[in-house]
Amino acid sequence: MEIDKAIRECDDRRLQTKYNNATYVVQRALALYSIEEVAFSFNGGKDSTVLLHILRAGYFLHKKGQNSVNGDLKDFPIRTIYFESPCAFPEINSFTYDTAAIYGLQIDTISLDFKSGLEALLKEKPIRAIFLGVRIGDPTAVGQEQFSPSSPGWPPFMRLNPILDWSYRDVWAFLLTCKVNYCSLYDQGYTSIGSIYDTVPNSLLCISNSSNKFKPAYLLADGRLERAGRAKRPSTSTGGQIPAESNGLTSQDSYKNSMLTASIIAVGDEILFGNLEDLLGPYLCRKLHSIGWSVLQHSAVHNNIDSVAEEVERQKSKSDMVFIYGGVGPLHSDVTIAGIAKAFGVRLAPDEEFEEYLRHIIGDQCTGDRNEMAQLPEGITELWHHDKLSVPLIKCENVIILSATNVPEMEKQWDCWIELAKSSDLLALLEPYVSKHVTTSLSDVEIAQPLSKLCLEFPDLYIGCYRNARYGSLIVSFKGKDLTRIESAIKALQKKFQPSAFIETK
Ligand SMILES: Cc1cc2nc3c(=O)[nH]c(=O)nc-3n(C[C@H](O)[C@H](O)[C@H](O)COP(=O)(O)O)c2cc1C
Ligand SMILES: Nc1ncnc2c1ncn2[C@@H]1O[C@H](COP(=O)(O)OP(=O)(O)OP(=O)(O)O)[C@@H](O)[C@H]1O
Ligand SMILES: [Mg+2]
Repeated sequence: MEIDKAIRECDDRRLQTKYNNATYVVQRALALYSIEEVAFSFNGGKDSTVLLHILRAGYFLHKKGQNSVNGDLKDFPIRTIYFESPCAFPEINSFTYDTAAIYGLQIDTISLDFKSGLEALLKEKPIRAIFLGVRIGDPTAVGQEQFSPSSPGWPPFMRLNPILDWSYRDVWAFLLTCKVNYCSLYDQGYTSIGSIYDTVPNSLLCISNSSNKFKPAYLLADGRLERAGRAKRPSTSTGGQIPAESNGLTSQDSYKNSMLTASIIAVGDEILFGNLEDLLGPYLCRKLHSIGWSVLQHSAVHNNIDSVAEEVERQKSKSDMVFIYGGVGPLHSDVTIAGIAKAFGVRLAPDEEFEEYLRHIIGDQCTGDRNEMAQLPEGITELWHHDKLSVPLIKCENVIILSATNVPEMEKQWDCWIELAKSSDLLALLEPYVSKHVTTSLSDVEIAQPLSKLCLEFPDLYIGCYRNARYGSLIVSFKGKDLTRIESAIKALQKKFQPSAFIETK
């Protein structure tokens, strides 16, 4: 069997382990269910192409175990289902049918949506379990195991996910090692394929100086960004991300003057004990304002999973983006990542790419098979690599985890984050905030009412007051995105008093 041979003869130990595990799942499934009771959900995507060959190999090994085969298998007896859609790429459609013909797949084409199609199929056929090419990292993989019953509300069947633990790199290592055909779109920069309306080539593979030439999918360095070419479905929060322009939903310009909000969470008992002065929060506030974002809240919580989870849960739905720092590392008190996983209702799972980075840094100190620090929230995590950082930044949906412990480190992480976000069009940089400060000798009582009126006249500005000493002069601050509006507000205030009441404007 050519797949089994290609993997056994290659020198990629990791790929061999993944292959052995995946074909083992197939063999266990074929021992549990009869061949009529299983189906293979095939859609011509890269993951289902891997799965096709894993199933062919697993079936071969299953038969070999029963001593009923010793050579190549001509036909593939597992019923194959394809949900055909007019929104599919023609290349995907033709690859699916061509592949079916080459490998003798008995393909059932279903023209209904997934749920109704499965309901009809299960009524008609004795199917009890369906093989899927779902992988950790797919949004739909959250909470799934290799054997996972279908979700409540779906017809009852077992979802079989032999390649659940495969990374993007594993998929490409397999397809290239086995030299099997895959859909031509992957050679044109597509890295994950949905419908023609929500999928564009991955901009991270764009060849510089050319807006429509892309490198092949297997060259994507960070597999966590394989869905960067898939448009976000419109949701209540944008997550601060700009949907791909070509999807027609929106363009960067429409975001330009809109309001994006951030929250900042500091994790650390030491901050709350007053032993440690938190300089990172104010630094982030300044930086966020400089890109035109509004900071809704800056809070500090104890090093406790529930405290982190509660705060993250609150802030992630309130703000477009949440920045969290402190409590990241191997100590007993480093619970930030676990708290984030809890807030999203997902478990922590080993992340091999992250583990490699950590191994590089801590080397020999890393003992045992599994590095606890390499556990990241499952299915929601992206690693953002930058040449200047020894460890990638971690992004869990709209929560950015910063491992900086002082301002220079934070400065570096912020600069890298901005650079990465800008280059991948994942972050909206808005008009920066501008501000002016007016110093006055007026008392609080004198200025209170006119200022309240001014706030009503200029609802687009933040108008605040502070003083450097209880009995010193009062400073009125004006913050907004339009300098002329600020200047008008200052003039309007000055008109209400004698010119001598104002000491300085800057
Ligand atoms: C055979 C099959 C079984 C599925 N079973 C479930 C299920 O049990 N629960 C569920 O929420 N979605 C189920 N789905 C839907 C998928 O999770 C997912 O929405 C779909 O593959 C679209 O993925 P995409 O957004 O990455 O294109 C199933 C899909 C297929 C093809
Ligand atoms: N239209 C469909 N018909 C049959 N199965 C499908 C269909 N869409 C999705 N699936 C099943 O769900 C799995 C996961 O889909 P997903 O889009 O994440 O992966 P893929 O299409 O194989 O690869 P890619 O991530 O590159 O798009 C597929 O491997 C396949 O088993
Ligand atoms: Mg797909």
